[in-house]
Amino acid sequence: MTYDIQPAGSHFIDGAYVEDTAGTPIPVICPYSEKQIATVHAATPAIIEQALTSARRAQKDWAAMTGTERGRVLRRAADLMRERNHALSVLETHDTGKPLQETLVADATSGADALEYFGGLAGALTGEHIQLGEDFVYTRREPLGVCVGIGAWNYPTQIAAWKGAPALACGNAMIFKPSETTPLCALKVAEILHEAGAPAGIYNVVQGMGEVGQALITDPRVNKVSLTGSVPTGRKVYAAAAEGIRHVTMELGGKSPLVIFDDANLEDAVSGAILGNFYSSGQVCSNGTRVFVQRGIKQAFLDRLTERLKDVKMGDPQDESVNFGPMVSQRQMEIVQGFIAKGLEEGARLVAGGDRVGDRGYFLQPTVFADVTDGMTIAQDEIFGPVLSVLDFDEEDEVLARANATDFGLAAGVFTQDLTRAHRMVAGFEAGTCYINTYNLAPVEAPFGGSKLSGVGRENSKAAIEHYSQMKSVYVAMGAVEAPF
Ligand SMILES: NC(=O)C1=CN([C@@H]2O[C@H](COP(=O)(O)OP(=O)(O)OC[C@H]3O[C@@H](n4cnc5c(N)ncnc54)[C@H](O)[C@@H]3O)[C@@H](O)[C@H]2O)C=CC1
Repeated sequence: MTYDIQPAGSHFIDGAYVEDTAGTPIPVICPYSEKQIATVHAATPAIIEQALTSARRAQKDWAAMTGTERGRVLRRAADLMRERNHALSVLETHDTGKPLQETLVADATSGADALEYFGGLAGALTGEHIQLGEDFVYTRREPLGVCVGIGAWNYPTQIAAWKGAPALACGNAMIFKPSETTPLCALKVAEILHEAGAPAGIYNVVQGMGEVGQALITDPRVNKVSLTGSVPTGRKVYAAAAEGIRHVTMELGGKSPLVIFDDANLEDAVSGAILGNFYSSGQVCSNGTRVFVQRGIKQAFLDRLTERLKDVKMGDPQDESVNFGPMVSQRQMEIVQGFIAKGLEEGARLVAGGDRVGDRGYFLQPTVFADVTDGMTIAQDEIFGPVLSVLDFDEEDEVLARANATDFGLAAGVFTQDLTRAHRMVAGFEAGTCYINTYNLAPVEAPFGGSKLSGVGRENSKAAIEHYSQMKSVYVAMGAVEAPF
């Protein structure tokens, strides 16, 4: 099967596509052709109201089903997603510009993993029994209610599923607002869930910019918000959620360290640096963009890295042999070009790349800077593009302190053959996800999330259940009630 690029309606509400052309038009631009390939409209107040009303209504019945019944729907949706992986990947490649080679293995498949995993857990969600002499307490694990998910543009299918799967497993309804830059794929996730048997209204998708997100998260009928986005947006969304004391999960940005000791397997370390900087053209939140290389292997590392960059193949991202796509948008390309200029201006040594490629498609060369120092802008700010900075170091204590000298705390990695040093390093890293001798894997079975400014809460794994459900304690007295008078 193939999907039409232009969706049947901008929004998916109450089990069907809906449209309201009174909303601001949002052009969908293909990052390769730079052509407009579809148009959706931002949700109007009437659309937002429809989404909230239907989610609220649907949630009660969904929560009343058994976990096994809910899980069956999610697992069916996982199967449909895998069957349609190719069509979903083609669509996501149109939307994001990421090479089909990547979207085929890392987007809908990862979304399907989440649906399958949480589908399996749904029937196993329980409270506990606490005996207190003859009396006892039992706890009920209950859903939060209506959850709002707000997505970034780099993994639109995956994010829509990663938020939807645990929310639905716990008996919540979800209203998902994709990024206005990549609005297409979440609609397919909604369609698939509906086809798999999710009741109308349990997973709605509405389009729009920040205002639509704000309108959703400030509505008193909303109980939780989960955002994947930048730190500045996280601050606004967290503050708005605080007004109503709503539950939050914040998956925000990063500036993660990747530390390579001179005893590391060089080839693996270079592979880790490539995965942590150039996959998805560098548009990955957990990227290890500050690559600390111990002085003894610095030159060998740079030589091998630049050698391997010769295998980069840019071109039409729908061509499966292409392994490096354009940036998601002209704006993102210009932001990254600004950082490259800043790196040069502040004295970093350009070892590879640095330029735009061609005049069609938002392609930037994979870029490597050496001799980067801690204070440089490219070593401090999240770039969200294919820019790798190599920083030199000598000692373990020194590099750990420098690795942690950032307000972010999403991820961190270490390459070394010394087992005890690897574990010492990860114990010392101030980050939510750490890697030893690899980088950037995010299996659904493992918690994923940040510390410090990179966020609160965890996605995936059993940990996500705590963020989409709440415990009710029930005290049961077996004897007479004692009172002072
Ligand atoms: N920690 C994680 O899991 C991930 C984090 N990210 C982070 O996301 C950022 C890149 O994505 P962008 O889409 O550019 O982020 P962004 O912060 O500009 O937008 C994220 C989403 O928030 C919405 N939004 C913006 N203002 C809002 C407001 N006031 N109220 C409610 N919603 C609002 C946007 O419409 C969009 O859907 C990077 O900083 C990256 O590190 C990206 C992927 C994964």
